Amino acid sequence: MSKLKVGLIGGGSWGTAVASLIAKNTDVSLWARSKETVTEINKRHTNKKYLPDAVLPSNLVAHTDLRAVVSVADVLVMGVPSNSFRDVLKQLRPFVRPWIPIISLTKGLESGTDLRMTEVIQGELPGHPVGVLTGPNLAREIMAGQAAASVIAMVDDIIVQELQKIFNSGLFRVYTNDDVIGCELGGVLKNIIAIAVGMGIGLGAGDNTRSALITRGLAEITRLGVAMGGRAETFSGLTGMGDMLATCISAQSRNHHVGVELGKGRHIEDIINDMVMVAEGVKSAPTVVKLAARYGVEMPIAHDVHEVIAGRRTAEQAFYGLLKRKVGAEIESD
Ligand SMILES: NC(=O)C1=CN([C@@H]2O[C@H](COP(=O)(O)OP(=O)(O)OC[C@H]3O[C@@H](n4cnc5c(N)ncnc54)[C@H](OP(=O)(O)O)[C@@H]3O)[C@@H](O)[C@H]2O)C=CC1
Ligand SMILES: O=C(CO)COP(=O)(O)O
Repeated sequence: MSKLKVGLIGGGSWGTAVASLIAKNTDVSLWARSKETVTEINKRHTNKKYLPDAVLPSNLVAHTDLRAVVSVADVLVMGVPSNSFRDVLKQLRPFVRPWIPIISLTKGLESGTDLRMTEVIQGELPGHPVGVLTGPNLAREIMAGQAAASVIAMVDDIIVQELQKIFNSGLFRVYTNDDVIGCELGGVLKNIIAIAVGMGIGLGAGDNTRSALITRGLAEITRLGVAMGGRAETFSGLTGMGDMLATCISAQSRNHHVGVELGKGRHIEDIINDMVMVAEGVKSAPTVVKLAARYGVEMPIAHDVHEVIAGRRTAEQAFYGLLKRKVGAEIESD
């Protein structure tokens, strides 16, 4: 057992799943804003709203009091969605101990500033080592005891090895990577491609089409990721291609689900209103299109997903529009 005390911020599906994984290795306290969630975790060891079939470890303790979790934490893990990330950081900032590492689980960008979550952390809590835990990790599957692999990405190679030990356990294999930008962007950008693949499925497209979208999608997210400072090889790894595959093929993925429903012709507001959980790709699509323009990178799939979400095109129009694009060389030369 590690001696580090971990504070996990966020009681949704992934925050609860990661807290359950950490509980195998060390002390972890989870903060959730909902009193019902906290009571249910502590008394019944379940979180039915987000993980209906899971039994949580009995040593996982939850609180509604942010100070109680943050003020004793040696490591903070942030598991709230991107649209509340900065707000929650501001709330917890007065209680954070100096220099402790802060790890993001969040796969979104801040709208307005276009920042990655590790950049938001660095802005609100300068001086703290930051990192991300990311990879092909569908929460419900992990809670069902299925094996999975993930990546902890940090610049500091000593701290990352200590933190690897608190996340890694028998069936959850955690690798390290020092390419924070590439790993973080892989987790964000694949969501939009998963919406596109879902749209294809909703429209009745076949497996060849799905494969083409995933592969061309990987090419375009790699182009943007590299332009923003990530390494190309990171996008061929767990946090790039790995997460793309899980999210694009799994019916458990919320982004994939949004795409399927858009493909069936439903309106984005109706789809989101029917969902309990977050689909980060919907919120980050406009930011990604903006970043693609800023960095001069072509992202036709992301562009069309954004058009459909914004209600300017139907999924069918977008899909057939992609097929009419001029075909060029598969691999671009520099
Ligand atoms: N689920 C998964 O399989 C994976 C998710 N992720 C990423 O993890 C992040 C979190 O997603 P996930 O756990 O799935 O989301 P969920 O939709 O399952 O849960 C969201 C959680 O965030 C809480 N929350 C929302 N707004 C606030 C706020 N303003 N203050 C405090 N708490 C808030 C919700 O609380 P309340 O219940 O009170 O509304 C809820 O506990 C996302 O960026 C997602 O992309 C990454 C890997 C896997
Ligand atoms: O990031 C995920 C799997 O790695 C979860 O994807 P969704 O948010 O689409 O469910």
